[in-house]
Amino acid sequence: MRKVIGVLEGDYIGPEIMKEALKILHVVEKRHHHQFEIVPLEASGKAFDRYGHHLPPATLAKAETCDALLKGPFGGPPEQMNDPKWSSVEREAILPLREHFRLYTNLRGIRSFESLFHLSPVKEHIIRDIDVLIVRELTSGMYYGEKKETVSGGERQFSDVEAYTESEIRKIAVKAFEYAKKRKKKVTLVAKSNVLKSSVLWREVVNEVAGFYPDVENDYMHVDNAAMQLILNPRQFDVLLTSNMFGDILSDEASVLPGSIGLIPSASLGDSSFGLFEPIHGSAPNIAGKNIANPISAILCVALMFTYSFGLAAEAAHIEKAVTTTLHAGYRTADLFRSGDDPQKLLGTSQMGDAIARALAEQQQ
Ligand SMILES: NC(=O)C1=CN([C@@H]2O[C@H](COP(=O)(O)OP(=O)(O)OC[C@H]3O[C@@H](n4cnc5c(N)ncnc54)[C@H](O)[C@@H]3O)[C@@H](O)[C@H]2O)C=CC1
Ligand SMILES: CC(C)CC(=O)C(=O)O
Ligand SMILES: [Mg+2]
Repeated sequence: MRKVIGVLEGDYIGPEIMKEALKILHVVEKRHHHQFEIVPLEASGKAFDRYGHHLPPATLAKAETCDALLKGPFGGPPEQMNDPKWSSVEREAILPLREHFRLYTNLRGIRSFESLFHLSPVKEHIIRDIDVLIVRELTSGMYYGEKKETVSGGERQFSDVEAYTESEIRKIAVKAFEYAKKRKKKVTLVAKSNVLKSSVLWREVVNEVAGFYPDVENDYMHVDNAAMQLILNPRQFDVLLTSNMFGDILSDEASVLPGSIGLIPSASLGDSSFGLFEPIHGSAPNIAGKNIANPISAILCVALMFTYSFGLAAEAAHIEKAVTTTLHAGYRTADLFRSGDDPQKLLGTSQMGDAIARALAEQQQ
């Protein structure tokens, strides 16, 4: 198979983890005789330094020629919110990129790894065998809603509007029910319909859509309760359907169940096979440049790209198995390392990439 893959390496730990994702991509390419053409795409911090623009038009034009995009996290240290290089990268690069390609479905799967049960802050009997798929609406809601800055009585008021249309909700609800149909057949809509009008619309439209899926259980939970239930009893969930912001928040929360946010990839999809694949976490400036970031989130993005954009299920399964085998053998990056673990098996970012590449190469054909 021949595919063109646009790579946006991202900021801070972005280049470090993306290098490992490409390492794994090339192992698969060689082993299965595929041809993956890599197109580097300039965006975010480095593009701002060079062009004064976080997402130059030339980057979007090149991205349009690709079959899929692999993206590292964009953004700077949260405390540098007044530096023009970092103050608007999310609004000028991440959100427009998702919107440009109409990637309204964001999939964030949370599964636990048996060899990491002990490092979750949540007890093993609670996290054993969790398999939650967060289906997050990605191109509307408060992140894209009207923003206003007004002054009244000498006091500033800033606002962000949470607005959804019926068709936006219907499209993502259909996706959630379709995924649930192939899984444990349960969709839990998470919203706040006891307070928010937009959530009332979510409930009404999701109930309509559910009528077309009699075999799928249609459940509802207020978001505050869902945040608690995710920790108390995550196994009750199959597909969690959420608005843009609630899915963003709940997925970071859910990442503590398997043990680290550095393990979780995501797929952003529209109505075609084109997709954007990026870790759920940010650019982690606090650990950048030290070769200690966990590259597994980025490596598993390659597996998601194979599954959702290229239809290469076997290749995806090989990558997932190589990650599991490597963790099972005791290898750890710093975020997964606890006292009592074998210090000989504490690996840097690139060494973890090497270990997974080795496990992949050693798998029986
Ligand atoms: N899709 C994207 O490009 C996203 C970008 N961001 C941006 O990233 C920047 C930093 O955001 P933060 O709020 O600090 O969140 P963050 O996700 O970058 O970091 C949160 C914590 O998780 C740790 N962490 C994250 N990824 C890790 C990995 N692979 N291995 C080990 N530890 C890891 C960090 O060290 C930190 O302690 C901000 O500018 C934010 O806007 C945040 C989320 C998504
Ligand atoms: C940085 C934001 C635009 C979104 C975010 O945190 C995410 O998609 O995980
Ligand atoms: Mg987030």
